[in-house]
Amino acid sequence: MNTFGKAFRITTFGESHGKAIGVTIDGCPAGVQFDLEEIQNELDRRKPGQSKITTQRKEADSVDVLSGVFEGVTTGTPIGLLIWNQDQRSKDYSHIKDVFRPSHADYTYHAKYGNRDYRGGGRSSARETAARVAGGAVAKQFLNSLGIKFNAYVSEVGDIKVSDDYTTLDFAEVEKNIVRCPDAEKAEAMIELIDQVRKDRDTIGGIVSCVISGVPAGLGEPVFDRLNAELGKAMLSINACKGFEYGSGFAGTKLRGSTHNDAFYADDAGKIRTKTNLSGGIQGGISNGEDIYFRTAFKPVATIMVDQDSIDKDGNEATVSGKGRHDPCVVPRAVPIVEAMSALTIADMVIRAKGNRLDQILDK
Ligand SMILES: Cc1cc2nc3c(=O)[nH]c(=O)nc-3n(C[C@H](O)[C@H](O)[C@H](O)COP(=O)(O)O)c2cc1C
Ligand SMILES: C=C(O[C@@H]1CC(C(=O)O)=C[C@@H](OP(=O)(O)O)[C@H]1O)C(=O)O
Repeated sequence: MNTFGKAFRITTFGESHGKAIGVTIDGCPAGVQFDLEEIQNELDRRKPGQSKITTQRKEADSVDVLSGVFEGVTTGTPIGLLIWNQDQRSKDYSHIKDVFRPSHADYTYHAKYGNRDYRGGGRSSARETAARVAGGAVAKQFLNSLGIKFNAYVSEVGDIKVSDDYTTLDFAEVEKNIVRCPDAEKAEAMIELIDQVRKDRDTIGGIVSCVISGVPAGLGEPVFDRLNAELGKAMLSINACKGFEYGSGFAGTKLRGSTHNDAFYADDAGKIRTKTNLSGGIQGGISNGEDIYFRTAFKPVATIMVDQDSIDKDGNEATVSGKGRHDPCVVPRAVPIVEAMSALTIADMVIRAKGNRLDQILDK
């Protein structure tokens, strides 16, 4: 399937070296303010060629609105957004036409379909995530009007990490450095490390953390479509994402219930709150009104510029080395993608809970 979401749905199309990529958004309520500049801003945060620590493919990722918007607001009909590919360099991939890059999607795509658009990884390229970011930017505009905010940031690259306590971090710092880390000193060290790894013709992994604030209590289902499960699927659907944990996550297994439980209290306005938030804002698959926070692990990029053992499609031994322009580390560009997939997940859950009439959603 090329579709994500049940009630607020996106369908993406296009290949990395094809003519264009794009997204159709179905289920967005009518009457949502549509700020094209803000959508472009999100795409600019993701686009390739943005700094010395990303792939050097130069794409403007300038977005065309094809449908679903009139006089600055959504009309409730499918929203079509299109981005033309402009800087494909397909000759960088001629040598892997019949050979599989270790740990990219080449072999598995071939095993499933029996053919593949090997140019730039085709449909398996993270270029597709531009379409998700465009769709996610619309979801964000809808959710911002409900007071829901998304803050993703790079929390680890290699062994360099920021504080685990996100309340001590300054999210305003994130867009001030090219790695998108809220700690300016750690950001410097991360940039230096990624640059060194790049010079070594190698790649490195990292972690993107995310905080979603302003989510009302009551989103999510008690079984299967638990909000945590929907978020997990959204994150694990991003290229190169290897892990997802929310709230106390794996570290929580080391605690006893007596320290892990989030005690309840009523705040001055009578709202039910918890004193701690090891649950990460979700209990029993349903949001409890506290911040939702989670971490996503990204592997080192598969295409490295050194010889590696491989096999060709006929089973013969082969040697393969990457060519062309690749990310030495995906996390700086994964930040807006994590936010986009979060926004799409929450938008879907809001509409599933409250219907898609904006006046009714705002009243409830
Ligand atoms: C923002 C972003 C940029 C990426 N850039 C590259 C890249 O330049 N070269 C590459 O080989 N993989 C890159 N990847 C990862 C591949 O797309 C991914 O490894 C591939 O689709 C195989 O999927 P898997 O790693 O999830 O198994 C990138 C991923 C993301 C999220
Ligand atoms: C083009 C983008 O990133 C690409 C993601 C990618 C991959 O294998 O995922 C491989 C590279 O493709 P190409 O060789 O065509 O430059 C990256 O540049 C993008 O994110 O827009």
